[in-house]
Amino acid sequence: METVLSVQNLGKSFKDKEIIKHISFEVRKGEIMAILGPNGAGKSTTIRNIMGIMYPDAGTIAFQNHKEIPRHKIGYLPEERGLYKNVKVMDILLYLAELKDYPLKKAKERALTYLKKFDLEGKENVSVEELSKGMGQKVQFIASIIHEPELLILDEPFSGLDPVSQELFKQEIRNLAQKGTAILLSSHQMNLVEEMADRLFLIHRGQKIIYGNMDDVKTQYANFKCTIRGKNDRAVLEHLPDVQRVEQENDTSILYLSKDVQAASWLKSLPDSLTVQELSIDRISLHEIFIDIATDKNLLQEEGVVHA
Ligand SMILES: Nc1ncnc2c1ncn2[C@@H]1O[C@H](COP(=O)(O)OP(=O)(O)OP(=O)(O)O)[C@@H](O)[C@H]1O
Repeated sequence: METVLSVQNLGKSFKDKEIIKHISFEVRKGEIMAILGPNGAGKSTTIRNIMGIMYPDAGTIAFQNHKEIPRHKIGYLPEERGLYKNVKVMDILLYLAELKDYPLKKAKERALTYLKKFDLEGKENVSVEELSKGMGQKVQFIASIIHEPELLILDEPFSGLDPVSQELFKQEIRNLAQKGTAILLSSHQMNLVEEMADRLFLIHRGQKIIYGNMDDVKTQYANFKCTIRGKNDRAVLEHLPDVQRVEQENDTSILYLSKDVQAASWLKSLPDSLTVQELSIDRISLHEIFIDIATDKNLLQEEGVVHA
């Protein structure tokens, strides 16, 4: 698939502190690429460099067929929400479309279509300050796509949305990708990322930890875990074959198993002496992979990094 945005070896320091280093990834036409990482990992710094809001100390940011950052081809929903307060909804949408050199008539048609889609029909002459937080966020989302961008950057688009609005956003983001928009999505909602993203880039302390297809990442990192309810000695569990780590709370133990374990044969290897009231075996979720990294439990080793 065509590459729309290519980030190579990006580096940025504030004073003497290196905030991001050697960041390289691509965003391709029609895909949803997630950029993930704990608070302070460097996601927004990466995005701000792509947007030209700040300048990198090292590396390159290249857009397909453009020498400079083509602002009118990019849509951006920043993490900081806020539109001019004392302006009518339609006026702000048309003003922002005009800033991107987008034809006014088309912008108006698109604005009305999207307002309807996002349950804001009839709100075009309402002042922005009269909107609820979620409504304001919908208007800001519409503003980021009104000019049909080739690349759409969404920084925490789901935060503060009710489940119905979240669903609307999800559907629209998917629609846009299907129509060919390249989407860079930053979100802390791992379940949504797991559901929506084609590929992901996971950053921690300004550096790459994982970069690859969602399916490959899951195959490579989503090892099995076995949850046993029943009173058992931690040391006994830790010495069972292929157990990497044990977490215990009250009478429930979670055994994190090593990669490539065959679930059925591993279960057969359990000793009769174990106390088992209940037992389940599942793959760990992206959420748990993320927590492992963010809390430095370090199940992921550098040599295991997946490449796109
Ligand atoms: N203008 C700035 N001056 C100094 N330090 C900064 C500046 N902007 C960001 N930082 C630092 O850079 C690091 C990365 O911040 P960044 O906002 O990129 O993280 P993030 O991954 O987007 O986090 P979050 O999930 O909390 O939004 C943090 O340690 C932050 O304190």
